[in-house]
Amino acid sequence: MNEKKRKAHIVLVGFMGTGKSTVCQLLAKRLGYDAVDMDAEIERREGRRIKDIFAEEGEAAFRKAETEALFEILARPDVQIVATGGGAVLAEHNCEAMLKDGYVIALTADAAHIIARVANDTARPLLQGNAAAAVNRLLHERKRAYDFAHLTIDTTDLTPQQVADRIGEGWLQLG
Ligand SMILES: Nc1ncnc2c1ncn2[C@@H]1O[C@H](COP(=O)(O)OP(=O)(O)O)[C@@H](O)[C@H]1O
Ligand SMILES: O=C(O)C1=C[C@@H](OP(=O)(O)O)[C@@H](O)[C@H](O)C1
Ligand SMILES: [Mg+2]
Repeated sequence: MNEKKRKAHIVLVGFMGTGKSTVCQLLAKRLGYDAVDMDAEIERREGRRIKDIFAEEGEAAFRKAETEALFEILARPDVQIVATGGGAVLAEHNCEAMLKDGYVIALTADAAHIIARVANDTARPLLQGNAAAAVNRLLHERKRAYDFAHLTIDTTDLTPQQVADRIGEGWLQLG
C-alpha cells in the first residue's frame, strides 16, 4: 500500500455481491473519508435508476455514463473510498485510471456465496431471471477482470465489517 498512500483514493473493484458498496460505507466511517458509490453517483447524475438506464438505453449507454462518473470521481482532490460497479473494470482505460489515481482493492467471493447474496435483489439488471445462471456465466466471462488490483481479499468467509477492518488496519499501519 505504501507508495500509494495519501495521494490515492481507495478503489474497491469486484464482481456483483462481493460487498463493495457495503464495505465502502464501513471503511469510510472507520478511516474518516467520504464514501462514494459509483452506482449511486450515476443514478444521481442521470436522475433514474440503474435498471431503468439499462431498460431504456441499453448496457452500452450505462457503460458510457459509468466511465464519465469514474473519471469525474477520480479527479476529485480529497481522498475518497470508491465502490465501483462490478462491470466498471471491463474497459481497460477505466482500469488504467483506477491504478493511476487509486489504491485498487479487489473483493472476491465464491459463486455460491455471491448467488446467495444477490439472488433476491431486483436492482441488478444483469441478474434478472435465472440469477444463478447469470452469475456463473458472468463469473466465467470476467474470470481475470479483477486481477489488475493492487490487493485482493476473498470475502467468502468474512463479514463486511471484517473486510473493512482488514483494509482499514492495513491503511492505518502505514501511518
Ligand atoms: N462479506 C459479506 N458477507 C455476507 N453478506 C455480505 C457480505 N458482503 C456483502 N454482503 C451482502 O451482500 C449483498 C450485496 O452487497 P453489496 O455491498 O451491494 O455488493 P456489491 O456492491 O459488491 O454488489 C448485500 O445484501 C450485503 O449485505
Ligand atoms: O457487474 C456489473 O456489470 C454491474 C454491477 C452493478 O454494481 P454492483 O457490482 O455494485 O452490484 C451495477 O453497476 C450494474 O448493475 C452492472
Ligand atoms: Mg455495489
